[in-house]
Amino acid sequence: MKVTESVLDAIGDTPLIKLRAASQATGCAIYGKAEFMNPGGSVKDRAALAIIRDAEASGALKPGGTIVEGTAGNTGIGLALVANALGYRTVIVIPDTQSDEKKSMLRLQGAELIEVPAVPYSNPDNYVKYSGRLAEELAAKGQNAIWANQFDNVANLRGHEETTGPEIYDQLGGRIDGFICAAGTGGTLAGVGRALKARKPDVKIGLADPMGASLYSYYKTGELKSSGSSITEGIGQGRITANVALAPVDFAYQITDEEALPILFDLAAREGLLLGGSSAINIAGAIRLARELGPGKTIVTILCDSGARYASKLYNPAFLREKGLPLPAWLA
Ligand SMILES: Cc1ncc(COP(=O)(O)O)c(C=O)c1O
Repeated sequence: MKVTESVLDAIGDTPLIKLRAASQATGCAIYGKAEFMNPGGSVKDRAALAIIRDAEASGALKPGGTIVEGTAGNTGIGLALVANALGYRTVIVIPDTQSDEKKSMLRLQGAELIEVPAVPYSNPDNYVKYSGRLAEELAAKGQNAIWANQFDNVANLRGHEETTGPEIYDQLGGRIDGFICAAGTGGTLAGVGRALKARKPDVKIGLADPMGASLYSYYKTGELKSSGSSITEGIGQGRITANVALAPVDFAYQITDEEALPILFDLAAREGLLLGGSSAINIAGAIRLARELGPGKTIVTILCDSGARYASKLYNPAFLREKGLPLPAWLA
């Protein structure tokens, strides 16, 4: 194990874990990149670090400055972690539908938390637009404040293009046939997709889209249309963000919670992997891509964060019953 000078050097270099049941069911080798092992507990530590380093390099963020962001939680946790380590302040705007576990974590980290109603992007009070306005207001008052703007700031995808993607390629010695994940900002999908295609042009990149998101329809028909909903958090995009626009997508699949959740509960019970809901959509997508490409292939997806972050929702029988969703056998 490496010895590091700072927690920031502990971001990345995560293991690839073979997903046994998914691999056996498809005759492929399906691996999950264990991003829940990052210090802030999610894949978003990488984006947070990349965005802050980019803002420092451009001169936009000066010592002691404030980072403002609208986030479903994990990016905020990553930003607060990096900001605390480097002497910045964080102000996080979060939709009130996100899990209490993520909000508590942000408070523990000393981030200033502003909870807003979960309204669509078209509404001016949407958390993303709210955070952009707030950053502008603080800057207008002469405060040294920047907007991280993870959705349309391509420093996000560059972070994955420079770290996550090359790590996956090197860990497998180039023996990779497909990569798939869901999109929140699209940073992971675009960054990893670009890094892999640059190293191996025939690698196939897939999008796993939850219900309620519009990207599946976009890749299939060119139109942004959505139907249904999902209890997953941090994923499900309704517009072409600057990061999504650069994603080299070959295949797109629409995944329901009913399809994904049993896979998640089975992984917890039989493979010791307690994961969050976006990982479930990703793994269901990896199984679809494996079936598309045929047996003998190697497919990678992202294990974005831990189930511990959703004990009150995804692993709460009362919540699942209320939503009419399948329960894990050991909680039924
Ligand atoms: C739990 C979780 N999974 C997946 C994602 C999506 O990652 P990206 O923003 O790189 O598309 C996020 C983003 O916030 C997240 O919080």
